[in-house]
Amino acid sequence: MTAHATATVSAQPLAEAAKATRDSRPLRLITCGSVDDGKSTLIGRLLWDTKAVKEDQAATLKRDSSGKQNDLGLPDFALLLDGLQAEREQGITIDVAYRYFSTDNRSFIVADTPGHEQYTRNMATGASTADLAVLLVDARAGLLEQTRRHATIASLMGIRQFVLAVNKIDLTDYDRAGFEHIVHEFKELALSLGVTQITAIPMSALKGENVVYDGRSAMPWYEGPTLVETLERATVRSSQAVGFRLPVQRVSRPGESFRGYQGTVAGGAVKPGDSVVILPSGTVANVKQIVTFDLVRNAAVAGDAITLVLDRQVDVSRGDMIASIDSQPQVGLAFDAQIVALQPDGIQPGKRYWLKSGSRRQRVSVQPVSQLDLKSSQWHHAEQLPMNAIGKVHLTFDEAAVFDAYELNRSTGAFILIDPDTNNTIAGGMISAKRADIGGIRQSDKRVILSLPADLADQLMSTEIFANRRDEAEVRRTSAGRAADLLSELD
Ligand SMILES: Nc1nc2c(ncn2[C@@H]2O[C@H](COP(=O)(O)OP(=O)(O)OP(=O)(O)O)[C@@H](O)[C@H]2O)c(=O)[nH]1
Repeated sequence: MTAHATATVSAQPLAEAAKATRDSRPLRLITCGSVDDGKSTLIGRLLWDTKAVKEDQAATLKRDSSGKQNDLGLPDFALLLDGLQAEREQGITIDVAYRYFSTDNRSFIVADTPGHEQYTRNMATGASTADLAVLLVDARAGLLEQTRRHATIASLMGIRQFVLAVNKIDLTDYDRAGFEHIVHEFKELALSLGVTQITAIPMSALKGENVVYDGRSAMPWYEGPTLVETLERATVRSSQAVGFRLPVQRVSRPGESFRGYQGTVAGGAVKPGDSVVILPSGTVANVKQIVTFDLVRNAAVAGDAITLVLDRQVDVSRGDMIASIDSQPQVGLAFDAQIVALQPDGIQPGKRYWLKSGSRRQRVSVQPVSQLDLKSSQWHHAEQLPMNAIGKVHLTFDEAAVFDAYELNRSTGAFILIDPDTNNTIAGGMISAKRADIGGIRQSDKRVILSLPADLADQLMSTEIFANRRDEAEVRRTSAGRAADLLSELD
């Protein structure tokens, strides 16, 4: 070993290490709303007032907007995003543009997605990584269908913090009653979506009131925070809610004596000595060493790219998940999920696709169950899902799949579906729950086929229940399934 390889990073207590990682991460937000509500102007204003705009861009802005002054004689902040517009017009390769800005207290990444209905999928993409959604509403128009659609998608993608930005308040003469009416309407919608963390702010993006600087002189009746104050206080979604997760990207075997499992920690934290389970096989081991680049580490947390060395020889392959033993993800053959259809063909019922989640890729059949009607926020029965539709589906796998619910871990709970014929990504999805009612059971003619891990299969075959029902059931040894569910089905 080299001197480097033996160096040990000074041990921070695990909780502190995790906190440090969380706090240093920027807040990710998405802006959404209907066309012309002022999204570009707001992002431009945020960049401008937090001095994220470089001098040369500022000069261009002043020059370009001088020809097309608005009646307030202010620069057209939306011009800052012109480059982005051009990229969008070229095609759909750039789906979401990310902008960066910071204050003394925090840094931010804002996902800017187009407002038109046909771009629902882009909005969903932006929302999938966001901690908070800023929903823009034109103070004169109130909540529109597109506003409702965006709020619904953002909540489906797991966003729990919303800022309701009632923009263009200057055009209503800073009318307090109008503002409160919109807030009331939005709270009703939010209630139906299960969203409770809402900050409503009357704002003029154009004049910069209640964005970075307060708008007290124009609206003395509003005593709440500005947009930036709200963003500074918002919480970053952490992937610490569940235990340690390491989707294995590569098995490293540089020499006879060393075998390490490489990947990026997708949740929780790990330290040497921790007990882990390798899924789907269920093999148990202890962590011997954590290595990053050329350092041996005392701990690793979500986001760290590591090589994990275990204390015994075990069978681990690319696509497996190494997880903490006391907080395990779900392993099963059937899951419920919500998906956003991304391609013109939509989702065909019963068609078999490739599902990719982290480094794992496996065969799945997808059965649409219902589709969200974005006008009414109701779910309706559906057997097909057209492009841009948001639907609930049943996923059925040939081999055991390993997931967390998206609500608990956005990385191990998310996936994409790939059409095996075209190799196109046809949907993005989120796992809602494992389907216990199917488990590893299939019906074939009159016989029930149970797919079980080898040890459980043997256990089941030696029981009395099975002896009495041998003609009705067949047991196959696989690495899948859960004994409790299956036994209760058979009982
Ligand atoms: N008076 C006033 N006008 C505003 C305000 N915010 C935006 N505008 C104007 O509203 C118009 C639309 O603003 P944009 O920022 O382009 O709206 P958008 O939502 O980004 O629109 P798309 O890019 O088409 O989705 C522009 O003429 C802006 O100058 C505001 O707070 N007050």
